[in-house]
Formats: sequence, structure tokens, C-alpha cells
Amino acid sequence: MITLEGLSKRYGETRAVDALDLTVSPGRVTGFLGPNGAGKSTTMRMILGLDTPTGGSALVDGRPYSAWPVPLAKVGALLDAKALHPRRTARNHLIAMARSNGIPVSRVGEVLAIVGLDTVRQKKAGQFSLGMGQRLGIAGALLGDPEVLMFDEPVNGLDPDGVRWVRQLMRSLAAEGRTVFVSSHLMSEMQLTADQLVVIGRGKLIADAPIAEVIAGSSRTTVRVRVPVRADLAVLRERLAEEAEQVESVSAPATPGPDQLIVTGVSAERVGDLAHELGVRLHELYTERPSLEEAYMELTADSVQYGVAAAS
Ligand SMILES: Nc1ncnc2c1ncn2[C@@H]1O[C@H](COP(=O)(O)OP(=O)(O)OP(=O)(O)O)[C@@H](O)[C@H]1O
Repeated sequence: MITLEGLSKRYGETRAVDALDLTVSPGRVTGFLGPNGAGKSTTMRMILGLDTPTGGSALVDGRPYSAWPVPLAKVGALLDAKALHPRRTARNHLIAMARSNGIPVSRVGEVLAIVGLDTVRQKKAGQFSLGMGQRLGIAGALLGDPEVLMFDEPVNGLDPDGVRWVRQLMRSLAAEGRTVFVSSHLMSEMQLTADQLVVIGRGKLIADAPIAEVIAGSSRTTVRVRVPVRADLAVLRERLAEEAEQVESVSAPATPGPDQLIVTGVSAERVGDLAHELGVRLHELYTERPSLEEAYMELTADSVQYGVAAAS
């Protein structure tokens, strides 16, 4: 488990991380999202003791990372896949890591096999592609068989097969009861991988909730209802207008007039109950949920620092 209490980091005037309170629990994949410069990498670096907080604390199972006798056996991390010695082979890189952390060298072969690099274990890291570097970084994170894993943009540079592999790896690590904390800008991938989402913007917590809740909480969740009788549509519309945020009449393609309502701010159950009370016959009633990307865009709209002006 990772526990952040009031965690803060300032760089001069920049509040990179601003009083962050957060618990990252075991047994699930927690996605860590936020616009560029939101403070994700800085947070992860502080958890690993690579940056010193200017306030608050970051603990792993109740202790700072460095206070664990074999930190690599407690937390495995992939932060910067390019941080490799270019003339060292994959195998030697991992052997050096294992030796300096008191981990049996026999574990090196195991993790090379897990990440699919056993055939190139004698290749020098400097000759690795971006994706191979990512795999080697993940091998390093797994070396100490840690309970807590942190990955900063792990699918960066991976081909579709590799992306899928990372997804399955994260899911299986969480299923084994480990804590998996992973940052990514790929929303579609996060939607498939994460159980819980933590969203930050300008160093502050914006959301910490199960993925389904983040999506359901979006104002873009609407209810669509199809009513076959035009007069009934008007009756239902009038009644819904009393409690909905918005009710819009629309027509399906190739129909002469409106035959559907799109309702915001009222559940499908409530729409169905009201229709029943009014004796209005329905042909369709369903909830349209936004994608995670749409929900995320809405959540972070005020926190984007490095946006591009929309093309006119
Ligand atoms: N060493 C540093 N010196 C000064 N400012 C820094 C330093 N490291 C990070 N920052 C600033 O802290 C803020 C947070 O940066 P950080 O890299 O943690 O964001 P991020 O969420 O990981 O961004 P990205 O998604 O672009 O990787 C940014 O404004 C960044 O410019």
C-alpha cells in the first residue's frame, strides 16, 4: 500500500505537487492520470525517495521507501526506461541491479523470460529499441518480486502486442494481491487496465474513484428514450423538463419528426418510472455513457497547462 499525506513539492514558484492525500491499495490496478506537468512523475519520484518532499510524507506499507532493508523487494519501479548503461547487456544490467540489492542472480533469467527478452539478453542496452528498453525497465521492476509496483508510462513505445502484454501483466500482478500504480496518457488503454483512477491537475487531487464511477459522474452521461407516438413524446418531454438538467428532442435518421429524447441529469430508471406513470409507451430506453477519455477531458479541463488553441 502507498500512503501519501499532504505530499508537496515546490520548485521555486512551481507547486509541482500540492498537498496530495492519497492511498493506493493492493489487489487492484490504480491508474494515475493528469495533463502534462500535473506532477505525476514528481509524485512517483518522491515515493521512491528520488526527490525530497518540501512537505508531507510518502510511505510504502507505513515506512519511507529507503527505510526498507531491501527496497527493491518492496517496491519495483519503471520510471525512465532510457536510464540504462548503453554498453551493458540486458543480462548484465539486471545482474548488477540484483547484486547491489542482495537479490539472487538466478532471478535475472526468470524476469528476462517474463518480459520476453531472453533471446536478446546478450545485446547491449544502447542497441535496444524504445520498446525493448521498456521491457528491460519492467524486468528491473520485477526483479525483487515486490509487493508494490509503479510504472510511469509503461506502454510508451510498445507495439500493439506489447501494449496488450503490459495490460495483462498489470492485471495479473494486481490479481496476485500486489499494489500496481501506473501512469499513462492513453485513456483507452487505462479504461481496459485500471480498476481505480487517480486524476491530478496542477499538483492537486481531482478524482480518486473506481473507473466506472468516474465515467458515471460525467455530465456527458445521458439517457436516450424512443417514444413511438408523437403526442406521448411531448407529454413525457414536458414532465422530464421539471427535473432534468436538459431534455432534447431528436429524430432518428429517415424519420419525419422527433421520436426520441436525450435526457441529462435523470437516470434511465427514473425516465422509465415517469413514462409508466404517464402511460407513455416506450420502444427504447438506455443510458449512453461517455468514454473514459471524454470523462477525463471534462475533469481536467481547468487544469491543462500546455494546451493548444483550437483550430478555427
Ligand atoms: N527538476 C525540476 N526542476 C524544476 N521544475 C520541475 C522539475 N521536475 C519537474 N518540474 C516541474 O514540476 C511540474 C510537474 O512535473 P512532472 O514531470 O511531475 O509532471 P507529469 O505529470 O509527470 O508530466 P508529464 O505527463 O508531462 O510527464 C512541472 O511544472 C515541471 O515543469
